[in-house]
Amino acid sequence: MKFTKGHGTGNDFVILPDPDGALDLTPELVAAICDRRRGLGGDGVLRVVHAAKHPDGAALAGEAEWFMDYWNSDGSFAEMCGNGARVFVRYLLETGLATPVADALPVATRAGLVRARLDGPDIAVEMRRPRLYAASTAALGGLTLPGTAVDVGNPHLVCPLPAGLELAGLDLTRAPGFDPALFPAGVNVEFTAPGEPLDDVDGHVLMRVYERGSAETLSCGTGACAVAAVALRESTREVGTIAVDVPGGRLTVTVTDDSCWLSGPALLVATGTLTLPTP
Ligand SMILES: N[C@@H](CCC[C@H](N)C(=O)O)C(=O)O
Repeated sequence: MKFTKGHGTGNDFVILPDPDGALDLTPELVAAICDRRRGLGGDGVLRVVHAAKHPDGAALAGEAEWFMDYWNSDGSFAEMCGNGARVFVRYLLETGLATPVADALPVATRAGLVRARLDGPDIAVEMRRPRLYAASTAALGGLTLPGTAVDVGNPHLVCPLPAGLELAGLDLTRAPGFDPALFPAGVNVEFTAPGEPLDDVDGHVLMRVYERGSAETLSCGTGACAVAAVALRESTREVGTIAVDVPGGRLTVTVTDDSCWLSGPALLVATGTLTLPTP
């Protein structure tokens, strides 16, 4: 089977073209492909399938030709992946499966339709406006850190670090604890600290993330959107642009009255033939 490897600010994906939805993709197979020693390695898998040919995409087939079938590296599904969507669109454009359009390119996802456009050398996707809906806490290394629950299509818990704690000092080799009653399907946990003031944006935040289903990653696009929405609320703004620095680079998030644009680099780095590993 042909594959392409790509990443957005270090959040890396194995892209599997499967236009007719013929591939029997199982959680075990996804986990084997994403294994960094025995497989190709990746934070997740992006299957490229005609929306009409996938049960989760069919309802949007009239609006988008392609469905992003996103899987986490442990073989679980997620509703949405912001960096994945940007890399998915890069793949569609570079392979000629879609052409750059003046208007935004629609892509079907489990969280509904997203729209993408070129942003200079980068790719930007428009997703739903993050919804801040509860106060909660994350448990990490004996600490209980207050945070805000945010829905970006998938669940997030954004925890600004108190003074005296440094992002670099956090041990994210283990999953942070969270309230399973508030997050029955698990949650992505972002830890943040203020960044230096920057020109041309309304705020600058540093972030590390522990992703549901993929452990610590170098970047999380939906996580950056959640972090930006919390940063805007803390500065008593409803809308604005926030630069979010992740270990893998910089994402720029613009929250508007009714949506959220996520922009940053999205690159394809390899293509090849995958001998499907036996789990
Ligand atoms: N890295 C992604 C988010 C992937 C899904 C997440 N792990 C979940 O289970 O919700 C992004 O860029 O948004």
